[in-house]
Amino acid sequence: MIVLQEFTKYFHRNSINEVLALDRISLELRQGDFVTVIGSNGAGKSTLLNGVAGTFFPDAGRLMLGDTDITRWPEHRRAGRIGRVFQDPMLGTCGALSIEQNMALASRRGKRRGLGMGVRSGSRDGFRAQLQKLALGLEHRLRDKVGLLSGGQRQALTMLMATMVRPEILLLDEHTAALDPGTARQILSLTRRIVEERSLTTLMVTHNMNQALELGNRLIMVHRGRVILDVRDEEKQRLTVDDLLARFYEVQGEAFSSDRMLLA
Ligand SMILES: Nc1ncnc2c1ncn2[C@@H]1O[C@H](COP(=O)(O)OP(=O)(O)OP(=O)(O)O)[C@@H](O)[C@H]1O
Repeated sequence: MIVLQEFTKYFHRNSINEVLALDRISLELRQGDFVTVIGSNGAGKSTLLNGVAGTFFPDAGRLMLGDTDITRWPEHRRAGRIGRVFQDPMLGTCGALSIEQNMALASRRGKRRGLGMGVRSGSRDGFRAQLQKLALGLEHRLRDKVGLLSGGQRQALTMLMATMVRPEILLLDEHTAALDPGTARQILSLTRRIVEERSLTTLMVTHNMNQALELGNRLIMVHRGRVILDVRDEEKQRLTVDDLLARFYEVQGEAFSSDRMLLA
């Protein structure tokens, strides 16, 4: 279980450029919750994921992972417990290393010892078996440099690597947005399979409302650093893209009128 309590983040605090990116967010993710996160540009979605990953410490509030308060844990200390996939396929893997070296590093994520990139022959069979499940032929290319792979292949490998050490939470930040539609669909079905098979607690940011409705058991909408919609299970299944668009327009209208009031 992961719990955010009144989690708050400002950028450029006490300056003319101050932004309240997360405004006292309280959110409780149950074990196995697969939450899709939507919201307009600048709503605070990536900041939410960065806050959980530990890219920064919040200005106020707490973050609990199970029974542990990790609010002040630096990013590297959380790494063994959190998996992350970014929009850019280049970010999750090292292009200069081979597929098996990347996987060896991922399999040791969060462990203190043995950070070398040597690959034990025993591990190699396991890597091959995992790659086979991707059905991309990568199991025959263990020694190829990852830099030679396509964006989609690289993102599939990143998904695998982010979940090799079972993460207590998986963070997916628009991880299919840079891919062509066909490849994006493949990565999404891989995502669904990995998350469901292993019952991973997941936060997935997407701008694609169909994706947000199709995947996961729960959906949240973020607006101006706050969660303004939080639906799960049957209620989520009943939602349509039109419902979501209506909610978007409603809050944007509200934002617009409050801006006008401020400017008046
Ligand atoms: N490092 C930073 N320094 C200053 N301001 C930042 C920083 N990161 C984010 N912000 C601001 O915080 C707010 C939330 O940004 P965030 O990137 O979380 O939005 P988002 O919902 O992910 O948007 P998008 O869909 O456009 O990626 C925005 O106003 C943004 O400009």
